[in-house]
Amino acid sequence: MVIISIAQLIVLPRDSLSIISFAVTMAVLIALTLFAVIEQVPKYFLEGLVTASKRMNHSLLGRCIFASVCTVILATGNIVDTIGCSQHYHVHEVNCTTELNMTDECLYPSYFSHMTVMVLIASVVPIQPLFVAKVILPTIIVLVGILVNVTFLWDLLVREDVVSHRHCSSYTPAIFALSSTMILAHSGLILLARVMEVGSRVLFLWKNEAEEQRERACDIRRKNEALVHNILPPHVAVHFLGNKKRQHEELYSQSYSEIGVLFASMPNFSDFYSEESVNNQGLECLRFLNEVISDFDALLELKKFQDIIKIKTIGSTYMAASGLNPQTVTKDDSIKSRWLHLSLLVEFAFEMRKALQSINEQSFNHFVLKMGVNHGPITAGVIGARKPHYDIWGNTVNVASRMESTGKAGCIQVTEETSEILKHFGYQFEQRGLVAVKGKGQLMTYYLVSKAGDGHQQHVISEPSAPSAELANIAEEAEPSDQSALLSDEL
Ligand SMILES: Nc1ncnc2c1ncn2[C@@H]1O[C@H](COP(=O)(O)OP(=O)(O)OP(=O)(O)O)[C@@H](O)[C@H]1O
Repeated sequence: MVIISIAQLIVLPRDSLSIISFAVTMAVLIALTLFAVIEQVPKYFLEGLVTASKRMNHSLLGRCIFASVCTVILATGNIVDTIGCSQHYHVHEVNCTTELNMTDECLYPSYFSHMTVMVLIASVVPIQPLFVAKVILPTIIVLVGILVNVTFLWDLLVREDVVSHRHCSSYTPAIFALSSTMILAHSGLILLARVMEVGSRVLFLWKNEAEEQRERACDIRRKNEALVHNILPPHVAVHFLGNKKRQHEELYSQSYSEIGVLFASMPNFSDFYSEESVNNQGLECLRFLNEVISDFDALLELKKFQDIIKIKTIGSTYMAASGLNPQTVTKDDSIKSRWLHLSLLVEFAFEMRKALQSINEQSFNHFVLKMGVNHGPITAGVIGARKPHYDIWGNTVNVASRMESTGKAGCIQVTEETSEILKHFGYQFEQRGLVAVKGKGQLMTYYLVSKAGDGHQQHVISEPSAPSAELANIAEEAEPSDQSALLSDEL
């Protein structure tokens, strides 16, 4: 706009038509440019204008119309200036000796053809308009330019020829030279527009493909993260996903001093499981077990059980632990806050029993849970490069497992130390007696009976107990060392 303004000031006659044409063209172009950029500074403009600007900038047709209107305004301004300029020249005889009369206005009529070429460039360069618009509009501009030259500027161009080629040697008349310039510029620019359009289409396709690939990669990453979060506890998953410098074979392990461990099994499930055609070669039994375990898993989704972590299932045995999340370690040293997670683990055990009870009611089964809980130090770690598995090890885990295996169907068996801690939370126990635990000798154990102050007392032992045949099975399943303890207890 600045260049056009300077050129107009130097070349054009300063009459009212030129000034009005210049002012109107400039005002409209400035208004259109402003309209196009309103979207970038929305707070200074009316909402309707901002919306219209957005709509235009984001639609191909809108951008095409915008660029075409700008081109038409520039071309029209140029034609008006050309006609206005031609009015200032009074035809008189010109020959090789004609001197340039500086009082004449419109001394450089070829300027308008050069200006037409500038308008052509302006109409072709923007990437946005459609190729068709880039061809049709410039063609019309060139045809009109040639027509105006022939109709209004013929004499003026002849005079310019004579004045600039004083010796009258052979030369190409300006009218032809300028028309050829316009046609050649037009052809070259159309070729350039075509190349640019093909380039921008290829770029667009590449951009789309890159975007699709990026989305696919994000999707795969999201799925991988969800998988890792499903396989590993949240704090371990964060460690693996966040630690990019981690060596592939680096072992993750963590020692804990105060952890609760729960084993819960369905002792009569092995009787129920059979591979016969009536239950689709055992598939129905597995479907049932899957339903039970999924219901137990669903309990862990509850907010109050968010610090309980499922370790694994071993057959029909469900293994869980509490106090593993380092973020929930409390600074309060009281027993109640240190072992809150252990009481939640017991709450979880009760909820598991309720869940199984409700499945029993729906499926007319009589499954019961045999559970064991223990607390103490453990070591946790992730084992394996493929199918990595988070597990916990230590004496605490072994004893918790023994509490379950030597326990009674429908009961939660705990060690004496665990019962001492849980008493702080209002749980009441019934002494079971000494139980022989491999590697530990005779351990005094307790059955959890109820929780004091609970609206509905949870009488653990009064839950549906296993039939005597089941107890015999359980006794058979237990290790020899456990069997003596179990049978003496039953007697
Ligand atoms: N991380 C664990 N996951 C599952 N079960 C475990 C885990 N750690 C220990 N156990 C179980 O605890 C029980 C007691 O383990 P312990 O090391 O005392 O004896 P063991 O000699 O390994 O057992 P067994 O006599 O049954 O072979 C075992 O039955 C074992 O399966």
